[in-house]
Amino acid sequence: MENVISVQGLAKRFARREALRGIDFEIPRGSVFGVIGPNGAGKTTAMRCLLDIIRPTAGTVRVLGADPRRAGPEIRRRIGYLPGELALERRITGRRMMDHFAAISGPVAPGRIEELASRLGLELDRQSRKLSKGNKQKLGLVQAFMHDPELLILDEPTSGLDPLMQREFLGMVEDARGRGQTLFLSSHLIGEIEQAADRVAILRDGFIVRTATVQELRAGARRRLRVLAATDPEALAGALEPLPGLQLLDTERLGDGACTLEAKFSGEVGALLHALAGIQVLDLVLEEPDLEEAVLELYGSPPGNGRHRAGEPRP
Ligand SMILES: Nc1ncnc2c1ncn2[C@@H]1O[C@H](COP(=O)(O)OP(=O)(O)OP(=O)(O)O)[C@@H](O)[C@H]1O
Repeated sequence: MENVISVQGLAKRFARREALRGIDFEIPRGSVFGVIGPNGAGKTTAMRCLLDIIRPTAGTVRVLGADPRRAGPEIRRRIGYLPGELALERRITGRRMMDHFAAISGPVAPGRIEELASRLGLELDRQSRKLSKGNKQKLGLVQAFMHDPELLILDEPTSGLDPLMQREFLGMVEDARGRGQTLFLSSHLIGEIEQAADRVAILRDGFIVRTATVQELRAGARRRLRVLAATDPEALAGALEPLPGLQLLDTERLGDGACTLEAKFSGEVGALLHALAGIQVLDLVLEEPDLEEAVLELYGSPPGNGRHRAGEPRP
């Protein structure tokens, strides 16, 4: 499938700070790609390099088949961009501002601005200085989506939106994907984009530590396990402890020959059931994986598919 974005070895150094240390990723046409990372990880820097707002120190970047440094302004019409902080002229209304953006990035279909504004519950006739943080964000979203661009690059799109509007935004992403548009989103929290993104890159300190589908992240995430069994704690722990991905937390002997066991488990469910085959299990709870926790653990892990080479010091 054609890649709308293709990035190899992208590095960006600001005076004393290496914001990106050589990252690789590809975004196929019609897909939704999310980049997750803590403050300062390099998300905004990566997006700005794609848009030629800043120039990479090293690496190759292709956006819509072109090198952004040479593409010229016409490529910007094919892209919708929501910056982390939208610079708004304070005294003019949202409607005038959208007309101004439409003149730059248009054409915009008649009624499209109003349709998006009403979907997000945004008043277009208020001066931007009177808008709340969430409403400014909505204005930014309208200007990014209004010309139905082939590619949407959205820096923390759900920031400042209440849960209802976050859901509305996810609907807009779904509609855009349905029309074959490609989306590149960033967030601090996997929970904000896990429903929207096909694939997610986890960025930490300028490196991609992992790229995976949300399902893959979920499959590798630790889940809390509780077992109630008609046996003694030693027998139950002895059956489960050798399981790959099992971390024993606690066992408790109950009266009448039963016991409970608590553990964290990130292994295969089939292997768990197999290990329990010889045990008289009275009850078993395997909770939904905590994706947020899995991502937080990855923030602390060494780079997985960055440009790190054996023998080089880790950041
Ligand atoms: N213009 C700049 N000059 C100097 N340093 C910069 C500049 N822009 C970004 N940085 C630094 O590069 C690093 C990456 O910043 P970036 O804004 O890309 O991170 P981010 O992942 O988007 O963070 P956040 O979630 O806080 O927005 C940070 O340490 C930041 O201070």
